Amino acid sequence: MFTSLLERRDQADVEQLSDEIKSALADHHRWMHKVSLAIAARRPMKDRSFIATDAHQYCYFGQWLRTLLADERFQTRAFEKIDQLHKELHDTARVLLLSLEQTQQFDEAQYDTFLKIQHTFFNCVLSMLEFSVISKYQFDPTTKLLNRRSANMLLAHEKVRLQQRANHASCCIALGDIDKFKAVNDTHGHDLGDLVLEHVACIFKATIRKHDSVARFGGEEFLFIMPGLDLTGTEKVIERVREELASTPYIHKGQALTITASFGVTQLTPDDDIKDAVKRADIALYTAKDEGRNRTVCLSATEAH
Ligand SMILES: Nc1nc2c(ncn2[C@@H]2O[C@H](COP(=O)(O)OP(=O)(O)OP(=O)(O)O)[C@@H](O)[C@H]2O)c(=O)[nH]1
Repeated sequence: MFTSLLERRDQADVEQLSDEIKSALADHHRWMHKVSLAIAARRPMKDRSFIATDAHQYCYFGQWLRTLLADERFQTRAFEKIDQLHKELHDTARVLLLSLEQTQQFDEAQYDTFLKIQHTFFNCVLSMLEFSVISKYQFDPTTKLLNRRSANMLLAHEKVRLQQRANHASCCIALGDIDKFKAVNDTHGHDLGDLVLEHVACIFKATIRKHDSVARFGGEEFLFIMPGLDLTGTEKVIERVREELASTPYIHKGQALTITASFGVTQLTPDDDIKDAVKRADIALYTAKDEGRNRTVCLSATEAH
């Protein structure tokens, strides 16, 4: 049900998500415990919030889920399904508890439905937990961008899409590398170097289009994946990224540090070995470095052959 954050190609702050899921689930287990005891003992619930029409909104899990769903990064079908199951679970519990209270009758079929919903709900929350744990390993901790492994997965995914759509699809990639980054580290220290990496990542992410992705591919190297764009279109976007970086200095102790980067652009073709496409982008990047840095060089798949 949950695949990964890669689908949205966005860095989500999932660091706390697993802990939050565990405490919300523990709270729901306590709720389940009380409901089960009341049913087994055939006695009315003292806490009337259990049988309120909107009981699902009163419980801790429901309140937590509502906060989560207010964040658009989590407005996916999978999270909405949990919301729906959670409501069904409370609604079924309410019917059971009310029927016990009013008629002292135990409805076995209704109880069976309740247990089934509880089972599905629990499994979905477990998937959400698994998703949150996996998601932690998709991002680079310094820049919060997708990491190299995620970038390779995305490339493989784009290649399959290209193969499926035959003539109508295109996808380009670009490798970007910060210019003279060693000098930044040597002059200002490694910690400042890390802050510059964050600054660069932030500008890259803010400047690309919604459907593009950028990953930290290596030390001071970044990979852009631009589905639906040809070489000329990609060059335009990357030039915008390059100019934005060059014109947005990093401010350190009141001093403006101008950071630039060089870029190599190429297409990803359906027949490409992904490593070959990245290598082509790397060749273009090193041409950009040779030609004086702070520039973009394109190398098409046909030119490279
Ligand atoms: N602060 C910091 N530095 C890093 C990190 N990863 C790689 N580097 C540094 O990035 C620098 C890369 O230097 P070089 O490969 O010589 O390239 P450059 O100085 O950027 O020069 P050009 O690429 O030729 O413009 C090295 O000093 C690495 O130590 C990191 O995570 N944090």
